[in-house]
Amino acid sequence: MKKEIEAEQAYVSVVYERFDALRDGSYQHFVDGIGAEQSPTHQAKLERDVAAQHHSSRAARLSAAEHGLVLGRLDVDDDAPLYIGRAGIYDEEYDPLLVDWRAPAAIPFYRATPAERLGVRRRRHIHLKGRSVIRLDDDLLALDELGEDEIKHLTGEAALLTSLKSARTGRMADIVATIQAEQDRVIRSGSEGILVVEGGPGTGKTVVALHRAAYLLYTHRERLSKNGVLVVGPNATFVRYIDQVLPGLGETDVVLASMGELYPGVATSRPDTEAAAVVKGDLRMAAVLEQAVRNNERAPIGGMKVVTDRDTYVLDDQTCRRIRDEAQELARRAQQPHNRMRRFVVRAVLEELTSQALTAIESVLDGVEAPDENEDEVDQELSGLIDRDALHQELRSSPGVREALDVLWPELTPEGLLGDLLTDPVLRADVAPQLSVDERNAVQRADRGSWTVADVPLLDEIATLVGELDATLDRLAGQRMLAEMERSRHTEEERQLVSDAYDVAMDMAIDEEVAMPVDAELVLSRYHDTGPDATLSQRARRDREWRYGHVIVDEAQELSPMAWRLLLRRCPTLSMTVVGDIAQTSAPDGVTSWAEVLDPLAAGRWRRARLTVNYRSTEAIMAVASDVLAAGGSDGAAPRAVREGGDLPWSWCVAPDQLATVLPEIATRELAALGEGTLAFVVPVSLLARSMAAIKPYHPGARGAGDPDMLDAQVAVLTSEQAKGLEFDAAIVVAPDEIIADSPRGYSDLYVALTRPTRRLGVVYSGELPAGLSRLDPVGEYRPSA
Ligand SMILES: Nc1ncnc2c1ncn2[C@@H]1O[C@H](COP(=O)(O)OP(=O)(O)OP(=O)(O)O)[C@@H](O)[C@H]1O
Repeated sequence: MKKEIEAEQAYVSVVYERFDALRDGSYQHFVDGIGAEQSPTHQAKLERDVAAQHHSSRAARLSAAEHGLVLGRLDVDDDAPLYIGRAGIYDEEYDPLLVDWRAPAAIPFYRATPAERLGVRRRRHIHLKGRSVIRLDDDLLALDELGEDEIKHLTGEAALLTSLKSARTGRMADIVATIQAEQDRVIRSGSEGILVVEGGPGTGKTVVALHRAAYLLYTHRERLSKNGVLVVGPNATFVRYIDQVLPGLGETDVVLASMGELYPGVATSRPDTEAAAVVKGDLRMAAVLEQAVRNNERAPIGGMKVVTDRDTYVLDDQTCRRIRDEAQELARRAQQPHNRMRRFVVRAVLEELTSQALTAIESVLDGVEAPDENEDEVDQELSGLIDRDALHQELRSSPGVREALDVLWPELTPEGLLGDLLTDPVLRADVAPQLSVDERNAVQRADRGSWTVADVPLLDEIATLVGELDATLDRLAGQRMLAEMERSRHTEEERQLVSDAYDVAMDMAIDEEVAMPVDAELVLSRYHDTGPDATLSQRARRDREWRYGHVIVDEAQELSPMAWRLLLRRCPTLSMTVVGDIAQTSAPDGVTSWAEVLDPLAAGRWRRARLTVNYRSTEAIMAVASDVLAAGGSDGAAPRAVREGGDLPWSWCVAPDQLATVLPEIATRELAALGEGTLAFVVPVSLLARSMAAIKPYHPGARGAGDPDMLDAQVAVLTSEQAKGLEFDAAIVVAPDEIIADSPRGYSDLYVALTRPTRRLGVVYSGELPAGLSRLDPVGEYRPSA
């Protein structure tokens, strides 16, 4: 083996040498690009910027691949061996030294098995430390050379098991070295339509979805690097948990966000009651919001008076109705949002008032007798008086006319309208007759101050119905933006460009009553095409109307129907990967059937794939989880664990008042048993504060879900909902009976809690153990020491 390692080392060294040369070359191109003399023409400048950008992203992608660059080697039947790596590397003659793991030629590295070996004789995993080869793991696939036992092997089993047994760091790592065949099929599945990836806990749904993003960006770079990929996770902690994976694979044209972050400019700091969240997520809210907007398109009964300095006019109810109906009909036909139609209403009202003013002037003129000698002069004066345009202008700037317009067709902001709806029960009764009184009451709040996660899809829905922000807000945003630019490091030329765009927008806003938001970075990025100041993900993140090339949704079983509508708006092409497990649904309005959610939204355009093997937990842990799944009445089975055996999961019965106080001692013992790794206490909501208070004095590094350092802590204290999607080396589930009792989907929450650990599982309870946990070992070693 020593000789083999030496031979592989020689190859790996050649690959690294070439890698260094390419990366340095790309970097140099980039430096040359930005350092080039200022070009006189815009075109040349644009080309230079694009080239510099290209070289800079290539250099960044190569740098990300440096660690563990070479993944392995394939020996095939009739050809030279093929080396697979994190990036494609060619020698000077353009012959491949290393094939990118995402290239079609790399497929057999992940899919070949002894039963279907795809021309592969041997697959070799090459383990590197720095740039040195430290170990080789071989799978011999040629059947005539293998025994029956080996034929059943998983792909790259030795490498896989080494990877699975390693202690967790608190951050998800990539799995390019050990992707399994069923996972590889999901990763490389075509980009069109919605792909639903189902699978039990620990089957790699999240990690596979992220590798799929990397694969799609590699395969469709041209298209996706313009629009980017959006990855949506259930909460900010989860997003932090996965945020290293794609940059680690060299992919940065990706926006990672939780649902609460998908409406730019709004932070979701407020909690919702369960009942409120259910109502807000209900599909009926789409019609309620639509009605709330229509409520602001008015034709007052009895018409209205418009008082100006010149005169008092009357818009009778027939005129008001005609203007409103025409505006609504036009909006429907031209698919225009509410605020866009204000200019139509402004024009119609001004036409009407101008006609009334002219009629009034003409009736005055009819009675005027001009003295003969001044006839011409007086005629001129009078014709000046009836200048239609001047009258128009005069009426437009009259406060009385503006007030009337604000009654007939006010400009709306999503925040204003939703604030009204949530704080005003009378308004709700008016626009939401389809909701029951209890449902309408459930969403009532006293103030408008802040927003909840369930408000985000509603704000977004309203934003679609009303269109851009009104001119006043734009003016403020524009001023803020200009001030910001003054402080930032933009060149004089760039500042001028944005300032010009801002002026044009303001002129249009004043002339046409059209709202025109100006985003400095957008203006500059159009100018530069790919400005170095704003990356694609920065620009996409702050643009509500950004349309992504592909959207990945994790823990998708938790999404409400209104949240689905928001996500589909972000990706009208429906190129999406949706990852979830219905057995883990805890949200009361979450998914219970994919068909029920997706058929109404994308009939015939979605398909399923299933992952069946658990890579996270040991066989012993999954046996307990399986029993609980059955006890909770689920017809599905828990996935089979790839890691055989494992420490016996234990239970410990304590007095009710000891449920929190025994935790510090358990933490000490579990950490000792782990040696290295992370520990989580998964507790019912009612015990969260008490558990943390009990543990902290003994383990000051312990952290809760709200703490940004939680993922790096050795001990975490969480609820089942907060733990969803995360994993730890050991998990202690506290008071399982309360976890079950806390929610209508309590057994799903317990299932989630039990499937978090990789190595060790314990349950602390008082009274009776709930059904499904009888397999646990009631161990004596956890008796209190005092
Ligand atoms: N092929 C693989 N090689 C190495 N590790 C893997 C492989 N597949 C999955 N894993 C590991 O298994 C663990 C579980 O993966 P992941 O979190 O993606 O599962 P999941 O299906 O999303 O789970 P959950 O439903 O509980 O959120 C992770 O640590 C992941 O890195």
